[in-house]
Amino acid sequence: MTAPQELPGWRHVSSGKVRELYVPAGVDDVASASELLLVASDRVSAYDFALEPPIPGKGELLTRLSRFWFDRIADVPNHLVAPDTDGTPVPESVAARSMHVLPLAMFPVECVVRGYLVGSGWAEYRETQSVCGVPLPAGLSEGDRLPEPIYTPAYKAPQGEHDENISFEQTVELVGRDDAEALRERSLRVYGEAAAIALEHDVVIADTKFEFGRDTDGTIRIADEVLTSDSSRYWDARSGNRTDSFDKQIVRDWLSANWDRQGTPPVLPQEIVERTAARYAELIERLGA
Ligand SMILES: Nc1ncnc(-c2cnn(Cc3cccc(F)c3)c2)c1Cl
Repeated sequence: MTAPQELPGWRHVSSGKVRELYVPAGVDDVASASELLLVASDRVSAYDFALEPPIPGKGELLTRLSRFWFDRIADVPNHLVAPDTDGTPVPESVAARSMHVLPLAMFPVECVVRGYLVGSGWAEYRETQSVCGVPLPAGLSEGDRLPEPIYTPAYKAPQGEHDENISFEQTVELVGRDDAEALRERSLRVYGEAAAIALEHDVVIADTKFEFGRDTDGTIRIADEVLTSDSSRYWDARSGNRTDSFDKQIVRDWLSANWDRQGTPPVLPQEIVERTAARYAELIERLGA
């Protein structure tokens, strides 16, 4: 992977698979920063690999998705720095694909909400007729909408490791009962509101993963990326293959036909890159984001 971009006024401190985290130059680390910059790259990841080449425009389109949802989640404060705040200027070169945010004391909980039975949830349901310990009615099929969205938190593993599903009671042990209930209530409410808005545009948000943190005043804020197609499963309700990923299915289908899952994935052909970029643009256009 290429070295993270140097940004005037900022110092790179952390890389995700497809994102970079910066603190103002001269600041030691996230804990002592008064502002952060989250920069979304154009990289796309699949099967835990950052694929090559990048998808032109992906970083900007996913940043627009987060901003679109932050604007519509009025009843939960978020981590965005107000635009008029004077802080470290955001370099023009990354402004459209970055978020200027408040540093929060992040909860070590991945707040996963599932509205549909798919992926690891479907496999577990077939064995136990439950998902992450939440009992479900019999007779559900893969891709079915659940009677009610369920909260299935995970313990936030160190960078690069897989998160570990935990019960709600285990989140109580991690963060205390009041905060555990606050995270669950906000996660279910925000998912419910966003999933309903998306459905009005024939877009299904099958599941999502929120992160929350507490600011210096003690306010719980929704943080990180929110309801992007990297942190959520987005489906096209108008598509015949309903549970296909809105934006990643083209890449997944090409990889399964051209890669045996041994070693690193092959470079994506230009036609796949172009079709995928068009799907990201279509998702934004469909939602009106
Ligand atoms: N508002 C916040 N306050 C404190 N910490 C974070 C925070 C830390 N890590 N991550 C995830 C991540 C890792 C690598 C690159 C990325 F762009 C993002 C988010 C945030 Cl968003």
